Amino acid sequence: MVKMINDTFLRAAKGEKTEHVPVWYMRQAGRSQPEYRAIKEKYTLFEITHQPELCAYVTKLPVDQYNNDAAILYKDIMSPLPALGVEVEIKSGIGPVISNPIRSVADVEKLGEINPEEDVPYVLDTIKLLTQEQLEVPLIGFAGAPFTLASYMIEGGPSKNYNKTKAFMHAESKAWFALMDKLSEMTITYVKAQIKAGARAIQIFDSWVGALNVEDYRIFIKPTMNRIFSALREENVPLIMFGVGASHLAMEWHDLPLDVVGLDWRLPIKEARERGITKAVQGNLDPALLLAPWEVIEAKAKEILDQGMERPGYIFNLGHGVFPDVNPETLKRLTAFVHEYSASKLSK
Ligand SMILES: Cc1c2[nH]c(c1CCC(=O)O)Cc1[nH]c(c(CCC(=O)O)c1C)Cc1[nH]c(c(CCC(=O)O)c1C)Cc1[nH]c(c(C)c1CCC(=O)O)C2
Repeated sequence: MVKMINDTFLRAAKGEKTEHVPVWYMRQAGRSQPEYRAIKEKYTLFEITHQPELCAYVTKLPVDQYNNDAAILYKDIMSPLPALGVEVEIKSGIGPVISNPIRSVADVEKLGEINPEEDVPYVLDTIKLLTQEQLEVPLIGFAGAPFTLASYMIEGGPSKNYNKTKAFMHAESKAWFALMDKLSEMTITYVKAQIKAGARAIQIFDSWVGALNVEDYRIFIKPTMNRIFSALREENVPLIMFGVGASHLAMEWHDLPLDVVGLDWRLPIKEARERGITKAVQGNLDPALLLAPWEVIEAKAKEILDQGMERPGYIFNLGHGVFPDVNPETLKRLTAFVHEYSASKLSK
């Protein structure tokens, strides 16, 4: 039995009318809350995610404190990679570092497969705990997209320009497509298990794919994304796409069998729709503005809401994740503002 009361987010994701604009924030869990910071003093990210009770608490905290319309599972896009034999460590102040990077076809062939029940039972247990007992809003499951995962696997860690990744993609295209095959298989299996456990929507983070031009996206990425979304579509849950600095790819995403186009702060929602986006949209307050005075935040949020609400199928979010130094009170106030302002406009 899946317990849930507030389905505003799910209806907006399907393009339906809602009484208020639903809101959640990328990286809402595990950033600025003092309760989370105290936990993080004791445990690493992976240690938290391996403890379902604790991980569920961290996931639910922002929903309780901010009154958001959806929860996103606390874990990383790197979480499924150890199952494939990728040796990943999250280094403080750096990010994910991989000690056995992909350099050849042979490295790709060595990658294993994921069996979610065996490899990441704690992820499924956390989802069950949240969705069967604790949450009154939908839980968003997620995965990193193959390009973004491959960028870490090839570079060996975070990168500015993705030079090695792009060179590998062009010079070793057979190995590249073999890697995309493995990562898309993994993504489909992993995401389906999250849905089976109770996730009610899925966001695919292709955070760094904006580094590619449109032609390369069409050749090297789009067929893989098409395969993933086509397979996930059978599950009948809303599918959301997101990437940073990827406005030039927005129409490519729109072509894919998905429900919601996530926008960062670079492209106004009005312009995205003028380009031909008719699907639901999610976004797109610049997360940096959360460090500005409230008057600045409110004015910008209003402007974004006015554009978003011009059509049904709109979800308020940031253009990327919450920064660690944002005051939780600001997020609480922003959620209340989005709810109140949108409810007053939509009831007219
Ligand atoms: C860049 C990076 C990654 N992973 C990590 C980094 C560097 C540090 C950082 O940014 O916090 C490591 C990481 N990831 C996460 C943590 C714990 C929380 C924290 O201290 O920030 C840590 C230390 C949670 C997470 N990491 C992620 C989530 C889920 C997404 C969400 O909550 O919206 C969480 C809880 C997802 C993630 N993880 C990564 C990407 C590209 C994404 C997609 C979203 C994005 O573009 O920011 C890779």
